[in-house]
Amino acid sequence: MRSEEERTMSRPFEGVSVVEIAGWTFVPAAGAILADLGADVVKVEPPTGDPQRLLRNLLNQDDSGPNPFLEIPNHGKRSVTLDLTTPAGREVLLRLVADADVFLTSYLPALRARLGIDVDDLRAVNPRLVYVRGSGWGSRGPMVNTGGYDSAAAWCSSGTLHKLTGAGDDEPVAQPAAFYDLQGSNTIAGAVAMALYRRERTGETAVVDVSLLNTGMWALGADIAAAPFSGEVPRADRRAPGNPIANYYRTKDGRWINLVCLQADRFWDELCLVLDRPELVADPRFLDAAARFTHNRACVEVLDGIFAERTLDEWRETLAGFSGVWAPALTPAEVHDHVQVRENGYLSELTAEDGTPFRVVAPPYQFDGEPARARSRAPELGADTAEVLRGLGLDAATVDDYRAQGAFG
Ligand SMILES: CC(C)(COP(=O)(O)OP(=O)(O)OC[C@H]1O[C@@H](n2cnc3c(N)ncnc32)[C@H](O)[C@@H]1OP(=O)(O)O)[C@@H](O)C(=O)NCCC(=O)NCCSC(=O)C(=O)O
Repeated sequence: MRSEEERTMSRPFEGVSVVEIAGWTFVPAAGAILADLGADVVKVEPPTGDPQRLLRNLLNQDDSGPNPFLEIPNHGKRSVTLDLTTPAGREVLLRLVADADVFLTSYLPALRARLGIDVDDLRAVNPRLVYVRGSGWGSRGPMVNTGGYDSAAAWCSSGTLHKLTGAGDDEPVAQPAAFYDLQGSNTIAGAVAMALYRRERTGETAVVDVSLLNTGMWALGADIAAAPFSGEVPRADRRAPGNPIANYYRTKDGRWINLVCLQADRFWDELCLVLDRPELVADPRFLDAAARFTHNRACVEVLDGIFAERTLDEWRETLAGFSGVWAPALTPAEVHDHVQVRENGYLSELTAEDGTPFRVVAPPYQFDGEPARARSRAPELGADTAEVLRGLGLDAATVDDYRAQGAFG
């Protein structure tokens, strides 16, 4: 086991300095990934704070304890407040950016122009800056200044919601909180690594654009590519012709199990024996994958009956030695206790201000066998303003002067 110091040295973004002017989840969560992987991330917030700070009650939580919706995108950073509508605030920002490697923003072009934080404004003080813009709808076209949240720009506009809900009488499926924001943040983090790698090799820096629309489309890419050929596909019916052992079955206690035996002929006989239904092996309707495809409805109904006989815990025991792949549909709360989550360090432990321990998900990559760990909880609004300014070499008198000019709001 390596020492804490050696581990710190090996984090891939160690020594990389990031300035973030971004709100909500999508772009800030990219900053959190970079911080977990070693970067120094300074979050520049308006004096009123990132609006995400006010979002707590989705969980019906009161105002105490950790705020997971703030922590996921903001842990591990330092916070500085700057009023960028004042010349003094902008001047401090330019000092910050002059030393940075990467700039992350979720602000749209009109606002970036108004606040003077566009590519050219910042490149004027730092030509090597990697400039990353997150948007709802892309960096070109009539919607460049249209606001976008992940439900509208990614979940709905990528076809995902329609794919899950269909066009009938069903109500929309509830979208997991910030689902595509978090996918997109991961994309941004990867793009930052690519941009820095290019800069390192060639000296050329980059402007990186990542949109929520493209992020959602990438995730739904197989369906989107197939759509011109398959036409309007109704919501998946698990009884329609298909492979019955790549399907979902409900247990006696109302839980769902996913069987995913894609090479069906390899697993069918074994499954019948594990399920204690040897007579199914010789059933002429189910003899091979082709027969089961045709008789999928009958086969699903037989398996529905079998899975309904036992609880999930009983199925865990029964299927323990089965060589095909299967998994229960876990609740998000159960994910905390998954043995692989624990063993692989996929959750980072933090402590809220009131002492409550809580966990945030680690970025989905590990280097040299070490999980990336969150280093600190999300900063209080502006908590690090003085420290960051000292780091820029500003003396107390200069800081007071900036304060008097309204730089910090
Ligand atoms: C999210 C947005 C729709 C939010 O747009 P807006 O409502 O216009 O809010 P903004 O944050 O852009 O700006 C609000 C106001 O704050 C002011 N403002 C902001 N920062 C500063 C600073 N530092 N100093 C002074 N003033 C500031 C700004 O001038 C505006 O003033 P006034 O004009 O005077 O009010 C858009 O930023 C967007 O589409 N971004 C790209 C995609 C994205 O990141 N979407 C969120 C995904 S997260 C998500 O979906 C989720 O978490 O859920």
